[in-house]
Amino acid sequence: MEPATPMEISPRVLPPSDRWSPAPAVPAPVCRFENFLGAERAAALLEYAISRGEDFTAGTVLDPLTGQVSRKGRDSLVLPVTSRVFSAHLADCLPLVQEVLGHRGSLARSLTVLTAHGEGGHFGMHTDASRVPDVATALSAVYYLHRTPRGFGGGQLRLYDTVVDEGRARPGETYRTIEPEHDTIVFFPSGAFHEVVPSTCPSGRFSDHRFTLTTWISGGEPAAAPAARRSPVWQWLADAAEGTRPLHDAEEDHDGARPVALPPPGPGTRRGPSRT
Ligand SMILES: O=C(O)CCC(=O)C(=O)O
Ligand SMILES: [Fe+2]
Repeated sequence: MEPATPMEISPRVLPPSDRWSPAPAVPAPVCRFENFLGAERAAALLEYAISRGEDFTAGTVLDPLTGQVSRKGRDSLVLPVTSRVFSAHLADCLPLVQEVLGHRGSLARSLTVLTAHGEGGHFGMHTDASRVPDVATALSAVYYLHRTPRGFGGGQLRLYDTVVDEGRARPGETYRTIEPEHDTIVFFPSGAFHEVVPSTCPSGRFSDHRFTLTTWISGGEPAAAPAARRSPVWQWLADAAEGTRPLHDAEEDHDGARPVALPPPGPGTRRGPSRT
């Protein structure tokens, strides 16, 4: 059969306009790994989280304007932790993650908490500006853990798009959904607006909660990644997140997490496909 000749769509059907809306909704860059720690380590970490059930406390949020710490918009349990092995594994993955996310600049330190979400657990739309010295250059990483079969419902992570409208960036209403699957991790810019939708936990047992090891990774100094070196998407995210930056420097993390230095990438460092 002869291929059809393309027909011009008449301007009577599709008239030109001088008022096109040039406001794209730009997805936040994200990098996801499956089997991040491997079955044995993931199972051990899950058992550890469950065994510390009594030590979790209610997670908090920080009001950027007043500096007030509260539980507004959040129902999560948190437990600050550190792990040299987890940090070293993160550090080995960062060169590849930075390539995928289009992140430039050095990353030097991280803060980590274990979290648990049960019946009604949620975390309203926010950026992670209160966790890092410079939200424009920091990365957030969320590693998920749960029992099999999964004892909770819901609890998806929504990563909101950024709308660029008349030269201004703002969080959009559209989003990508990340399923909190056991032994997976997602990395995304800390300035990206995100939300944990409500979870259910029919058994009510702590062991059936949705667990995470959540880490915020930042550069040594805000000046380490000057704005001029940022990719446009990172710049738009930074602009949209500006109003969420705390006005006052906090002495300590509002959930009690402590910064630790990231080790330099080791021999296990992952990189993208080589361009030879
Ligand atoms: O648990 C998640 O999926 C995300 C958690 C989060 O956004 C946070 O702790 O800041
Ligand atoms: Fe967050």
